[in-house]
Amino acid sequence: MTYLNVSNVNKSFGGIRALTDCSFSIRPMETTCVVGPNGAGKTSIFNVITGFIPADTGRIEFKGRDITAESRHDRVEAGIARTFQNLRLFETMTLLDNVIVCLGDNGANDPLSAVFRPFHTQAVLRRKREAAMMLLEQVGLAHKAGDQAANISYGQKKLLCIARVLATGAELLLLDEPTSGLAAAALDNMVELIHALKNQQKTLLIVEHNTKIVKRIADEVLFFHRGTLLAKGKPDEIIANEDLGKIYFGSGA
Ligand SMILES: Nc1ncnc2c1ncn2[C@@H]1O[C@H](COP(=O)(O)OP(=O)(O)OP(=O)(O)O)[C@@H](O)[C@H]1O
Repeated sequence: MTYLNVSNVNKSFGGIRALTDCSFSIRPMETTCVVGPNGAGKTSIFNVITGFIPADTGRIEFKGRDITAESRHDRVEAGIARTFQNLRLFETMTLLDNVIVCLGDNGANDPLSAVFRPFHTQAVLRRKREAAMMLLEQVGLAHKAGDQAANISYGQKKLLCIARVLATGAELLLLDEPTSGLAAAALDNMVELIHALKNQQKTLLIVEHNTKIVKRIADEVLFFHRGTLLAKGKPDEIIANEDLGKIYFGSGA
């Protein structure tokens, strides 16, 4: 059984073809990087896999289950979660609360439960706080748990996004440009975290622009251009390919 299988996906926005007949599969517990120039379709393929936009045609299967028509919520329940290029944090909430809202519900937020089963509700909330703290520790942000998200650095915000995606319990994580905009130290920190996630048997699909980072993290690379999957292979092969290099770095069509 294929882990994630994308078959013949097409997506247009009016006259713009964002994805043309895209087919690929990814293996479990590997890190697959999605690369390609601006407008290649990288975010669109993330959106289609996670249910943020419907494909016009084609099929997405996750662990043998056809999820093509499933809601975003059902896909998260199935084990697929994502981060966004523009982060989408709750800026006025604490880091802890940003993570807690991504944890499963267990009925603790139900007002009837709170009235009729207050001890149960308190116990669930305590467990959620503990779980969220563990995730913040994992990404190196436990010391900031009570700070407002608006008041942490950009690099820390990117780490918080990872804690939030982990809070969903998903096994397949789609990270949209986790290293972009990071200074050297924060970038190394993120690469270490990505390696740690792989060691925890997470499967990672990552949009990454920096070819040096791709070499450090990827088991496999998908190269997109103008909505088409142009090449798939090991990072060294893809990065050393002169034709792809010309497309990527601008001297080719
Ligand atoms: N919601 C939308 N409405 C209209 N066009 C869109 C929409 N989303 C994407 N597109 C178009 O589809 C194409 C692929 O866009 P996409 O964002 O997937 O590319 P990308 O590879 O992620 O680019 P970048 O590296 O710049 O983020 C582009 O031409 C883009 O303008």
